[in-house]
Order: sequence, then structure tokens, then C-alpha cells
Amino acid sequence: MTDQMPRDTIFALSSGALPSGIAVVRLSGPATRTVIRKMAGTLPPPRQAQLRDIKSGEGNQLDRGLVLFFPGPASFTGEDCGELHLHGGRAVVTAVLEALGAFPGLRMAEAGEFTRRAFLNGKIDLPGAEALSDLIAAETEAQRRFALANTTEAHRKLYDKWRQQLIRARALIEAELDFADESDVPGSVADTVWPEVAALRDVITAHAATYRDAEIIRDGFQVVIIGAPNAGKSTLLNALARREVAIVTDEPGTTRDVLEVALDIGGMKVVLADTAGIREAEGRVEAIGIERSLERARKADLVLLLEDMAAPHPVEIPGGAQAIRIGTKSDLVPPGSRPQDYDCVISAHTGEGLDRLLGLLREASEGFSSCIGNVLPFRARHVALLNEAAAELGFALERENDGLELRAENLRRAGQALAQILGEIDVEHLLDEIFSTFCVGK
Ligand SMILES: Nc1nc2c(ncn2[C@@H]2O[C@H](COP(=O)(O)OP(=O)(O)OP(=O)(O)O)[C@@H](O)[C@H]2O)c(=O)[nH]1
Ligand SMILES: [K+]
Ligand SMILES: [Mg+2]
Repeated sequence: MTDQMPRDTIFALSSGALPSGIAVVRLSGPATRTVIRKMAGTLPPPRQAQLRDIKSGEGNQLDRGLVLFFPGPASFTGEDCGELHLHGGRAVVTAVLEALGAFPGLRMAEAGEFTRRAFLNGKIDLPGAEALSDLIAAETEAQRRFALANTTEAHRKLYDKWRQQLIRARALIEAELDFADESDVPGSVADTVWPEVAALRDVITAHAATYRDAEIIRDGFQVVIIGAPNAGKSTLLNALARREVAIVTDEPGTTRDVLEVALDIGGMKVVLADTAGIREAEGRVEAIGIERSLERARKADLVLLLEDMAAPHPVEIPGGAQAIRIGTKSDLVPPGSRPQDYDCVISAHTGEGLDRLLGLLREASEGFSSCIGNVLPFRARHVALLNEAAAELGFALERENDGLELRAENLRRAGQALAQILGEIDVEHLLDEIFSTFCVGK
């Protein structure tokens, strides 16, 4: 799978910010045994925590804590691994990291390097590594469940099934090519292979399209607040965020740039964006701000269209996005004299209607968490390769007048694209990018 196996022994603080109750320092690589023997007296039995004095290479006691040894290949990275569970003080951890760095062949791990080694040693595939990175980044319940589901090799099972279908199709084509010299062999390939290839192309295309659901779960359901100036957009953002994120004044045209907050609504990440009020702009800066509002609204999963019921100025919803019409400042307008029917009536000052609005946001977003059990592509990288695979199958289907060899080559390339998603081929150039987004110690 890779050119060379890493030989350095790496170490890092794998637990969080110091000071903490316990700090876990992790090691991986060939010198792990020697180092643990030296620091903990003897090697503990595999996978059993033992309480030891932890010493530097020169024999100075640094701490007392649990020591574990995981012999390769049955370890996270596939190499010999070790863990030192220390008291989580800054000086303790600094002393232990310094002592480790003093051993020959040992160095601090780079971001994601443990997981990278696990990948290079065949312990996990690339979607599995990407899912681990998502799991560590997860902030909401839906993100956590989705990331965890993606660590289960479900993608490998699905893509391997498709690759098997492609291999079978190519075998049938090979067989037909072998018989091509013999005059009266019926054209079995055309009858069986191409309808199957067409069906597979459609399945892959549909699968690629589900990336939208994955994006919403991972990156958040995108909600954009729009409306005329002074409709109360920034006030609503602040009320839902429960902090003063946006500037509020009674001056129309206060907000110029798009401002975002991430909310956790029923376990779903919801990104709420406040925008510049929409009107005939009075200056260049405002005009740019308004253009940004409209652009954001066009890309939104949901638009909150706010109207000040005390001073209504109708605003068009751009681009047919799904919208909730909200009448604001209900404290100023008695129910009988409201200008029209709204989906929701609120007052950010009294709090009226905010719970109902949160309920509507929850309703609009929670449906996406039901996709979590499904296998979805969850990186732009996956989608690009799926589209490439589908395109190759499309070429094979179109080239009816070309030789079977050429069409079989398209099928082979489609299979290669699927293999690339799993990280089996031609991914060296991606690894730095993928693993650098991890934290050090993972
Ligand atoms: N009475 C009352 N006043 C409100 C309410 N919400 C906002 N306001 C007031 O309306 C004015 C405008 O509020 P903003 O939140 O700045 O309105 P905006 O839509 O963000 O305005 P721009 O950024 O200029 O487009 C401020 O004086 C707010 O205090 C409300 O529910 N009731
Ligand atoms: K304002
Ligand atoms: Mg504003």
C-alpha cells in the first residue's frame, strides 16, 4: 500500500488541555518496548495496565502512573504502541515528553500521525480515518452518531460490492473478446453486461447525490435570516444565540456583513446567519452587503423571512428557497391589527413565539438525522471520485461503436475511482492534507 514503512518511534500527548486529572502520552513504533522497559522498569503484560514509577532515561523519577503496552500488529497503528497515564500537570507532562525525546529514534508525532500509520499499516481504510477525524470534531449528537456510523467500514462493503460487479462485467467482456474469432458465438455481453452497467451508474449517481444530507449533518443545516432593514434580524440572532453576537441599533442598515452562529437544536447543528437588510442600497458598502444577503439566501437550506409588523416592508424570497415567514415585534402590534398571516409571530423583547420558532427549526432540520443509518459519501473527495466512476461508466455505455477493449478500460477506471475513495491506490498526494486536519496525538 505504501512505499516505505515509518521507522521512527513517535510520541505525543493524546489527551486534552493541561492541567487535567490524567494526561495520556502515547507511543508508537519499534523503540516502544525498549523505552517502556527503561521508563517503567519492565514491560507490562500486553494490554494490561500496571501502576509503575515512571523514570527518565537517566533514572530520575518523573511521576507514578499506569503503563500499558500494545504489541503490534494487534494495536491501533499496527506497530508496537504504549501509553503512559500521567498526572495531568504541565510540569509532569513536559518532563515526560522531554525524557521521551531524549531517547534515540524517538520524536514528537505530527498531527494525525498515529492514524496515518494505522492507515498505512492497513488497520483502517481512508473513509475510516476521515470518520475518526469527524468523530473528534463532532460537537452535536447527530455529528457524533454520523461519524461513529462511518467508522464501521460500511463504505468499504458498499464500494467493494460495486467493484465486484465491475470485475464480473469485465470478465464477461474478456470472455467475449476471447471468442471473437469464432464466428457464431452469440453476443452475450451486450445482452447482460450493459444493462447492469447502466443500473450501476444510476446507483452510483444517486449515492453521490446523498452528499447533501451528509453535508447538512456534518457542517450544519444552513438557515439564513433575511428581511428589510430594522426588521429585527440581528435581535433575533442574538436571542437565539443567547449572547450579543450582532450589533443592534435602531438605525436601518446596521448589519453589513453576514454573521453566523452555530446552534445545537435537538442534536442537529444549525448554522444561523444574520444578513444585511434588503432595500435600495444607500452606498456601495451596503449594496455589497445586500448582494451577500441574497446570495446566502439562495444557497440556504431554509430562509427565515422577517417582517416588522409595526412597519411592514415586503421583501421577495430569493431563489425559491424553503422559507418561514415571521412577523416580528409582536409586543408593538395587537393581534387584530397585524398586516398578514405569518407562519410564526415573535417578539425578541418579550420572548413570545421564540419557542415555536425553535420548534419549526427543529422540524425542518431533524429529518436529516434520520439519514444517519444510511451509507452516505461524507467528503467532497468521495463525491468527486463517485462522479468520476459514474462518468467512466457513462463513457463505456455511450461508446457502442468502439471496441470492447476500450469500453472495458472505462469499467476498469470506474473501479479505480472507487478504490481511491477507500485509499487503496494513488492517494499518497492526499495524505498530508487529510491527516493534517487531525489533532496531534491522534
Ligand atoms: N419592540 C421591539 N423592538 C425590536 C424587536 N426586535 C428588534 N427591535 C428593535 O428594532 C430595531 C432594529 O433591530 P435590529 O435587530 O438591528 O434589526 P435588523 O433587521 O438587524 O436591522 P439591519 O441590520 O439594519 O437590517 C432595534 O432598535 C431593536 O431594538 C422586538 O421584538 N420588539
Ligand atoms: K438596525
Ligand atoms: Mg442587523
